Amino acid sequence: MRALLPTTATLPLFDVAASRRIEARALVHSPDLMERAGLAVAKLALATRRGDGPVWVACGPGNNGGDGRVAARRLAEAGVPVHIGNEAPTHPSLAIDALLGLGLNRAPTAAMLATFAALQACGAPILAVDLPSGLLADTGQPAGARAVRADHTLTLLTLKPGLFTGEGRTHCGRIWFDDLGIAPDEPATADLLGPSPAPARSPTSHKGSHGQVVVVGGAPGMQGAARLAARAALASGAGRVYAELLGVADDEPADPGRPELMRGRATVLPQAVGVVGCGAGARIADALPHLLKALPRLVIDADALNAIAAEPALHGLLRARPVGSTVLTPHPLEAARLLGRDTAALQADRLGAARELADRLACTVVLKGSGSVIASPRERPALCASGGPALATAGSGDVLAGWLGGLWAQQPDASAHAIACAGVDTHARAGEVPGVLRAGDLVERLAGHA
Ligand SMILES: NC(=O)C1=CN([C@@H]2O[C@H](COP(=O)(O)OP(=O)(O)OC[C@H]3O[C@@H](n4cnc5c(N)ncnc54)[C@H](O)[C@@H]3O)[C@@H](O)[C@H]2O)[C@@H](O)CC1
Repeated sequence: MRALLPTTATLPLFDVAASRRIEARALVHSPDLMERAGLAVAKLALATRRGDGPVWVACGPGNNGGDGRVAARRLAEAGVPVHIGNEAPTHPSLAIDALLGLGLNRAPTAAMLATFAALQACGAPILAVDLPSGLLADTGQPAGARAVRADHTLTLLTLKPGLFTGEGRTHCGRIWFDDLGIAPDEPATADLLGPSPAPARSPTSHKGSHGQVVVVGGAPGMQGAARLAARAALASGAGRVYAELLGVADDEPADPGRPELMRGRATVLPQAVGVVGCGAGARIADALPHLLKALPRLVIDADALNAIAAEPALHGLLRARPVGSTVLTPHPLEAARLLGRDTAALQADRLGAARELADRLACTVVLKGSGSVIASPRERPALCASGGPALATAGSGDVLAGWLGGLWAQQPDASAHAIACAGVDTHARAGEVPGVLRAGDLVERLAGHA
């Protein structure tokens, strides 16, 4: 058993169907899985209980409840007072949520919701078995009005996507993992990203070795977005970074605070990676047909995504681009517009929505938000569990777009999917700070990672 985050390597995720297949095969030669599960829960309970009061174990009707009962027995054997039932004992030292796990298949009943509320109000830390009750393992969304908000979640046998995206992170608390001694024997449903190395720099390299980026955006009043993207591309180590600023006279500097940045035009930089849309306003719609046809690698963000959502003719141009040459970086509202649905419906299945959008537009899609999803046609999707609320700040998306463009400029042979996986995770880790982070400071933190 181990605490999972921050990840130190890429890890496999398995959805409910895959977890059930792995479990069924494992049970043939290891029929004692529930004993192992209950023992792991009891051990973590001993480490996380607060005080000497009884451990309350709330058990549901299926095997999740079975794990809870085994844990209760093990705790009692260790001399710990234990209370099994749907109502809290007096002054519990820990509450174990063993109500619903992988078998959750409908909105919780009123009685179940009442037990959730009692768990939440009992005053003890909550340890969820496998996943917080009421949370769907595939999507990270509550199946009904509420799901348990745990302080710790010990997930068993496999890691499930819903722990890491959507509402998963808010409900799981600290995530622990015990594989019960079983190695997964089928391909993962998705990858949970680990850290990525910075692009290699040869001792004999020069600025021409590290590629070019052109940021197209910065309409009147919105130059900051394009400048943040350009600064992030520069911080990544890109050799030359140009800004095509739609709202700034040609003889003005690209960024008075960053003299390394140059003015430039995408039309005369045919080898540059285009980072398109940051603060671009509506005018980007006119430039997009040319950019989509001319630039070999594109990261498309913000207003350019909205322009594509509004103009179906641009979808055809996107689909006509070579495989692996385009990254879209929508936040949920932008992705919802691109798919023609509302944000709540999109958030209900982030992994599914990102895959659908990637297939529809033949692009790599980075669906931003808690547990960013990276999906590409014919690639296994990835989830990013790094990052935190400090990234919920104006400009952090512009920084991501520029950072991806800068990484790609230095690694022209890398696929859009590989660049997105590497860049999203590094950007998220750089944003792991307590409190508030300004996007400009995020760029400086990223420069430390490059
Ligand atoms: N079988 C084994 O040996 C192992 C089982 N494991 C545990 O088993 C769990 C899966 O067990 P199950 O498949 O029995 O599923 P669960 O125990 O998660 O739930 C299934 C039961 O809950 C009911 N239910 C579903 N949704 C409900 C709702 N909204 N309100 C009220 N009742 C609801 C179902 O009718 C069924 O009776 C895993 O999450 C894990 O905790 C793991 O420990 C691995 C080993």
